[in-house]
Amino acid sequence: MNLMLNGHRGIERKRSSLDMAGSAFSDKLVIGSERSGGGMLVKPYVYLTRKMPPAIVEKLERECRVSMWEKEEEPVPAEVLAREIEKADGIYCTVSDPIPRELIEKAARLKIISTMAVGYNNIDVDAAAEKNILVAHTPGVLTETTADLTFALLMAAARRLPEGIDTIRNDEWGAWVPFFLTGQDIHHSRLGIIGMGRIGEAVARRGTGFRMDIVYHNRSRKPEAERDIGARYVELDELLETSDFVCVTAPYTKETHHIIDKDALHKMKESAILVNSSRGGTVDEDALYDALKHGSIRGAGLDVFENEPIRSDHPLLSLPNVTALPHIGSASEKTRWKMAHMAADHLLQAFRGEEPDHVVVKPSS
Ligand SMILES: NC(=O)C1=CN([C@@H]2O[C@H](COP(=O)(O)OP(=O)(O)OC[C@H]3O[C@@H](n4cnc5c(N)ncnc54)[C@H](OP(=O)(O)O)[C@@H]3O)[C@@H](O)[C@H]2O)C=CC1
Ligand SMILES: O=CC(=O)O
Repeated sequence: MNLMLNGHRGIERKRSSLDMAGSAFSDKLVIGSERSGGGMLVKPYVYLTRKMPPAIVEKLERECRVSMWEKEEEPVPAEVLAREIEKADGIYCTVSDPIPRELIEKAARLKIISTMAVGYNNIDVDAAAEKNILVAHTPGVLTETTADLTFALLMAAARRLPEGIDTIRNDEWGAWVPFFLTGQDIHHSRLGIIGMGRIGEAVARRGTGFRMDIVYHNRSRKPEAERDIGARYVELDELLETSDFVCVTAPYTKETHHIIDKDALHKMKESAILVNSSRGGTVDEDALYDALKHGSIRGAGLDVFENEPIRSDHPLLSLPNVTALPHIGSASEKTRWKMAHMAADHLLQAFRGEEPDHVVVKPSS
């Protein structure tokens, strides 16, 4: 770590070259190194909420002072993050770091929160905007990887892979039984996507390879998806009532909170499988437990949960028809590196006075 430079870099209000080009980012805070009282050039201070590999830390250290939460086995405690947010110019965080209004209000000089994720529901973006703090995220680079995992979950739940694996591990594989571990066909079935965005579309594209009939529900229609994938827009009720696989790939918002609730589950076919790779909060887990337990739907493939990490005594894990994963949608090595670099680049761009490539909230003044 570069701890040789002390003092703090400040904020300059000036027009950048981007402004000259008429960018929407004009007349925004431009952050750069400043001289301390002693005339020494002082770098911006960045706090990383996770232990990141040397390549990422070194990249940041070329232009910033960096410190990070070093304990890999536990997330940064809220009180540590609160202390750091008070003095940091930039925060590098992940999906599982809650950054609520109370924390953001403590920030004295914070200019950017850069999350190594596309979803940013853990960050109070309104509070950040009010304080002129940028929020940047990592869309696109994880789309195909997350779609792969979502489809893997769909297939595993449909064809009961966890039960098959357990059967062998538990030495329970006996005589060939005609209807042993029979699951649901994927090919030529109907896939209903709730949230036909980047990931939803990539999942749907995989479905076309299995000759699935694709329907989707968004707040607005996606003509490109309809044209390119042959997806058909339907109202939510029709999607729920007719799909063999209901796949949630919408972001977690006030509107999508428990979009899959008791009523929604009741509308689904008894043979249907729910796949959730968005955020746990989109599904009412108590209602899902009841629906799975009493056979009102057939199964569920879940990469995300309302309170992560879940423990082995979580009620859903007691059900054989649940395929559960520990939020690993984007977890391929290549993709995680791309996300890690992108999140670091966003910080550096902001400190150089450039607009970060993927900003969630642009400062209003
Ligand atoms: N499991 C994992 O590891 C990962 C999970 N994710 C999750 O996936 C989410 C989606 O990512 P991504 O595809 O890149 O995001 P996008 O913004 O590209 O897509 C989200 C889609 O959801 C739609 N949507 C928003 N609100 C609603 C609503 N109320 N009802 C129906 N549809 C809605 C949007 O369309 P419209 O505005 O027209 O409604 C949009 O098309 C992320 O927010 C994140 O939570 C992402 C990566 C990895
Ligand atoms: O859950 C992961 C994300 O990138 O969002």
